[in-house]
This record gives sequence, structure tokens and C-alpha cells, in this order.
Amino acid sequence: MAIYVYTTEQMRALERAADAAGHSYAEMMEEAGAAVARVIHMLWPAEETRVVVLAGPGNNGGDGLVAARFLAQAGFSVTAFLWKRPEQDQQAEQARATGVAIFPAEEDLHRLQRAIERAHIVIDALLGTGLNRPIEGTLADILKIVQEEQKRSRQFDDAPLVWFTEDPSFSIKIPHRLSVVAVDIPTGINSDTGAVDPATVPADITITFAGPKVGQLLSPAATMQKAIIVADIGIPEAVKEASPAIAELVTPALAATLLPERSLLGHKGTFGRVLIIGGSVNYPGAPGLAAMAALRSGAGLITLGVPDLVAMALAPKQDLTNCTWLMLPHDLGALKPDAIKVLADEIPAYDALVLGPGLGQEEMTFAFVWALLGLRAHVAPRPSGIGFIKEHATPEPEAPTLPPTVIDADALNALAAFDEEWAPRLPPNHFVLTPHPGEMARLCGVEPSYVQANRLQLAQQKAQEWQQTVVLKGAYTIIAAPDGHVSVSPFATPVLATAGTGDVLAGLIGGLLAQGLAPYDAARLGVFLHGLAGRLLADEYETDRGVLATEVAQWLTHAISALANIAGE
Ligand SMILES: NC(=O)C1=CN([C@@H]2O[C@H](COP(=O)(O)OP(=O)(O)OC[C@H]3O[C@@H](n4cnc5c(N)ncnc54)[C@H](OP(=O)(O)O)[C@@H]3O)[C@@H](O)[C@H]2O)[C@H](O)CC1
Ligand SMILES: [K+]
Repeated sequence: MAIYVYTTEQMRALERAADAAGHSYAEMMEEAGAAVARVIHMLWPAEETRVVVLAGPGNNGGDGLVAARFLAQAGFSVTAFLWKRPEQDQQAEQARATGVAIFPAEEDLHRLQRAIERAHIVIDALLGTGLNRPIEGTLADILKIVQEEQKRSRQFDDAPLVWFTEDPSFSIKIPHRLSVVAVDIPTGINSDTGAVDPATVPADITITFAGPKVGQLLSPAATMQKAIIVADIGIPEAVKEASPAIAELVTPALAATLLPERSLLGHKGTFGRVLIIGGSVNYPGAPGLAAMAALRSGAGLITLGVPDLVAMALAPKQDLTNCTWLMLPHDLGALKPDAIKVLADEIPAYDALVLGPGLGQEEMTFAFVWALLGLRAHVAPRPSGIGFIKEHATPEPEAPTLPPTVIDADALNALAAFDEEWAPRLPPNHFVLTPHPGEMARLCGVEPSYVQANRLQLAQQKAQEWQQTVVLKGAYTIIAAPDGHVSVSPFATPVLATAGTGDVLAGLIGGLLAQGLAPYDAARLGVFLHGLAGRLLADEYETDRGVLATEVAQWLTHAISALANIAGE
């Protein structure tokens, strides 16, 4: 079952289409509230848990009151406070009938405060996707009470992620005393832009309906929600498949379908050969990390094309004893255009390249990258003209035809530094570009803040303009295809925000390319497995701090094996 990411307007259209297909708004609200109650019931014991539901004027508040009813029926002690909502509406009446105590919030904020002080769970059902202006007045006061109480309660280290069933496979850590559970989206988050109202209370768990709303996955909203659980509200699959969405979430089920098949009769040639080109005296480790990940991806043979002094440093490292080596010409540890001569003979033997990890930013290294990509025939430095002897320039050999290639790190910076248009000179749909926001900003000639504010649209637009797959890294990494399709990673793991994890991702995608995946699919699967490895490590250590990139590379094997289990759920 595919899960899509929606804009607010697309979500409304989806609901309309579901309603027209016979799945009414009332039924959707019933299922939404029931899903919220199920998730809570799964994580907390009914008898000992006091729940406060804060219900606003619209359908979000309606969902909250349906949840209140189901929770009361399950034995939870439930109190609901209504803000701008009549006490006599159907949801309130039904909730009251099951034993939910209901009060108007406006008239007695002291009572609300006392209830929250005693509560284990606050359900935020004040506003959902209907938010249309800044929060002020009583609503701001209510949220402030929750926020103050939340601050007094223990916080926990838990990496954000979007999960796709109501039973998250990963431990969701329950804070010591007070948890905030948001219905659909925390009140104050703009579901299109990801802007956050200052009054917004961060949610420990958000239960979102049908699919994430795009704003939830963008900055700064992404930092206000820990686990986001996608709940099914019964919208028929056919309606979903026929309705527009802005992106697709990479679910385990999707990732599992992308895993390359392994022939029992396979040998190292069958599983693909990867050549990693990078490394410099200042960054000897980066190509090694890429190679470790390529090894763990299941590719058959990994070669490191690096300066000899980098090879000397890396060759004894545990995993890298499994690699072969290609010494490339360099000057003082930085690759130079002469390397093309060596590579021209070697490259035809490889199924994929990874270009960039640890290259450095020397001018001659950039010239090497341009020449390798066929952007500009390198012209050897002129011998200094003596007397009347004519200066001459020696053109280097033609750039070899490259197999599918990951362009990462300083190879991206080399592209950004190229003074003409590079995109039209590259064969289309043949490369995976893996920029972090800073590299993306340089490639596009914009500020990093612009990249972050427009992550999805920018990646989509550039992938189409460049006709290559673009992986825009960061929380909820975006993968954009040349044909306009966009996928989003469900992981926002801070584990992966440490030095070297980008090299791991590049090597992993390279390994998947070598096994025959198309660039967009190699990128989607690579991003998913990388995020899953990070998440598994965070669970293992019970913290997302202090995890090394080498460990992420090593855990890719665990991620691949875990994928088979998770995908079956
Ligand atoms: N996704 C689905 O299929 C389903 C979603 N459901 C839930 O519905 C909400 C969206 O419900 P909606 O009624 O459209 O909107 P809200 O409940 O978020 O907001 C209600 C009204 O609140 C007012 N508003 C907006 N911003 C503010 C503000 N800053 N301060 C005060 N009041 C505000 C606004 O009305 P006005 O007339 O005052 O402008 C909103 O209309 C979705 O999030 C889901 O939870 C369905 O229940 C199930 C199907
Ligand atoms: K909400």
C-alpha cells in the first residue's frame, strides 16, 4: 500500500473524492478518532492513564472527541475541554455518554490547568490543517499551559520519523509524565509550508491521517514532532491512487520491492563492480567510508581509485581489506587531470562510479572532475615560454564513457564551480547527485536558507531541469527524479548528521546502481536503508548521539535484513 504526501488542498480533494466514492466525512472522522485511541491504547495502560483532550472548533476537534469516546470506552480516564466549540454537538454528546467529562475551556482555564497538571496524555485536537492565521488570545493561553507543563516533564532523546502503521516497530519512548499526542498535525504548524506558530506545542506522537501533510516534513515543523504515525482512515486505495499527491513516502514495503534480486548462481561479476574515486591528503577517510557502504550494499567488487598515500592509509582498515585499489596520479595528495589517462582504460570494467568523497577543492582536482565528466577537455599546464620557443598545450585523452555515477561532495562543488552550464552536457538520467543543503545552494546559486525553505519544490525543479536524480539530504531527505516524481524518506535521524555519513550514503547508492537499479530507485532504496541503519543504531544505543559513520556503514547489513521483516508488517 503506497503512502503519499499531500498539500492541504490535495488532502481536501482526497477527502472529497473519498466522500463521493461513498466513504463519508463522518466515517473518516470516526476512523481518525478510533486510530488515535488505538495508538494510545497500544502504548499506555488504560487503567492508570489520565487523558485530557483539547478540542477546537473544526473537524480536528471532532476527531479529538471521537478519540475521547473510544478511550473512555477502553477504560481510560478522559476529560475534554472545548474551545470555540458548542457543548451540544454530536461528537461531544456521544463522548459524554461514554463517561467523558466535558468542560468549556474559555470559562475555566484554572480547571484546565489543574487537569493538565494531573494528566499523563494531552491530546492536541485544537486545530489541524485548517489553521489560517496567527494564534492569539485564549488559544495561545491554552497552549502555553500545556507547554509549561510539558517543560516540567522529562524530555527524551528520540529521533523523529514517520511511521506507516499504527504499531511502530521502533520503541517510542514515553516521557516520564506528560506526553503530547497531536491529532493530524500539532496546532500551529502550517501544513503546506512547515512554518511554526510560536504558540505551537511540540508533539511526542503525531497521528496523521491518510498520509503526511507536506509541511510536517519541512523545516522548522519537522523539529516539532517526534514520531509521526500515518493512520489509515479507510480511504479506498483506488481513490488514493487516482488523487494527486506532492510526493510518495518511501515505506518499507516500497523499499523491499526495490531490493535487487540475488541469483543463487551469482558471482562477484553478477553483483556489480563499483569504482569509488575520491580521497585527498586532507580527507583520506571519505572514500573508505563510501567503499565500506558499497561492500555492504551487496555489490560484488569494490575498487578505490585514490592517491597512493590515501591507499596506504586505508588499505589495512578492516572492511577495506576486501577492496581492490587503483592508484591515481596526484600532486601533494590531490588528484589531478592526468588521472584520466589511468581511468580511461579501467572505467569500462565497472558498472557504477562514485565520484567525490574526500576529493578536496584544489583547482586541479576540479579540472580533473570536469574532464572526467566530459565537461571540458583538460588542457595541460603550459610549459613556461622561454625566449621565442612557441608555447604549446597538450590536450588530454577524451573522457571515457561513464557507467551510472553518483556525484557527491566535492565533485558537486566542482560542478558548482564550473563556469558554464554543465547539465546539458551530461547524458540524461545517468547520474545521482547527492547534495546536502549547502552544496545544493552552491549548485543552484541561492542561499542555504532558501534551499531549506523550498526543499521539495527546489529538488523537484532541479531534477527536471538537470535531467538527473537529485537526493537533497537532511531531515526527511528528498529524492527527486528527472520525470518530476518525488519521494521522501521517512527518517529524520540526527544520528546521520555526523561527519562521514554522506560518504556512506554515496557508496551505498553506488553499490545499488552497480546491481542494476535505475538511478531514482537506487537513490530511494539507498536513502531508506541508510536511514534505517541510523534508526536501528539509535535504538541499539538508546541515544542518537555519538554514532560513527563507520557503524552506519556496518549496520547496513542489519538494515537490509530488518527490511524483510518490517516490510511484511
Ligand atoms: N484528512 C482527512 O481525510 C480527514 C481529516 N479530518 C480532520 O479535519 C481536520 C481539518 O479540519 P477543518 O475543520 O478543516 O480545520 P481545523 O479543525 O484545523 O480548523 C477549524 C477552524 O479553526 C479556525 N482557525 C484557523 N486558524 C485559527 C487560528 N489561528 N485561531 C483561531 N481559529 C482558527 C478556522 O475557522 P475560522 O472560521 O475561524 O477561520 C478553521 O476552519 C484535519 O486536520 C483532520 O484532523 C477529518 O476529521 C477526517 C478526515
Ligand atoms: K492538532
